[in-house]
Amino acid sequence: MRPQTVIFDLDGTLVDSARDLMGTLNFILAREGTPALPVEKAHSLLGAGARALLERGFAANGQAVETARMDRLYRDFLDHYNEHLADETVAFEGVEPALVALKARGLILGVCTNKMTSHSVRLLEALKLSPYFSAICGRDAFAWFKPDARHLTLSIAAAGGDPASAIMVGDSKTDIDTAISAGLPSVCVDFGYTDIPAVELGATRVISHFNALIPAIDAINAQYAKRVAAS
Ligand SMILES: O=C(O)COP(=O)(O)O
Ligand SMILES: [Mg+2]
Repeated sequence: MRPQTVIFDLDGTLVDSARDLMGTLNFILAREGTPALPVEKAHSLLGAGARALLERGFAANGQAVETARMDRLYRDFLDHYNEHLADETVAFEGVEPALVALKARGLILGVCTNKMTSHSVRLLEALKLSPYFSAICGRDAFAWFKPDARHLTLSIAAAGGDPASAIMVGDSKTDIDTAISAGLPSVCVDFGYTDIPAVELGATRVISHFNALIPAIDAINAQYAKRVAAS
């Protein structure tokens, strides 16, 4: 039996990246003569990747952007963000000790994010967290991305894990819907980027700090073991 795999979302789960993402959004908005948005807006704008962030950013200012212009703005967004992705972004409190403890238990860890893979790798390298992960799979890693379950199942496979016992850890409806459609249990952090309260997303467990992650995983394993035993 392969070791259990834990797959993490990135923005709003492992890292507090709202300032740098909103900073790049505001750089593009300002350049296009559109008002800036406060960083608090990140909760309703993030979670579906950079293109959705841009579209939602313009929509929040009552503007629809036609496809060709959006294609250009999206490229500019990615270029600008590439230079600023670790300016103010930090790991949430307790992330590294939790990763150390999970690795000490022999678990396989991976990342499944709607951020671009290159940005995700560079950010995790800048924060010195990349060595913990066997795979870092962004929106462009496969032909499908969250909430499509295949983004998650292919990330588990890329990490060398077994989907039968894997767990997803995320912060948004996108993550929990992905886990549900992959038939996997999930842990939702309640400090990420979502307008919908974490407890309403349908996750198996909700945590408010990374020091609660291992107890949550233990509880999920006990619950699932009971299910298996009862069937
Ligand atoms: O930043 C986003 O919009 C998505 O990124 P996430 O999938 O890591 O949350
Ligand atoms: Mg997220």
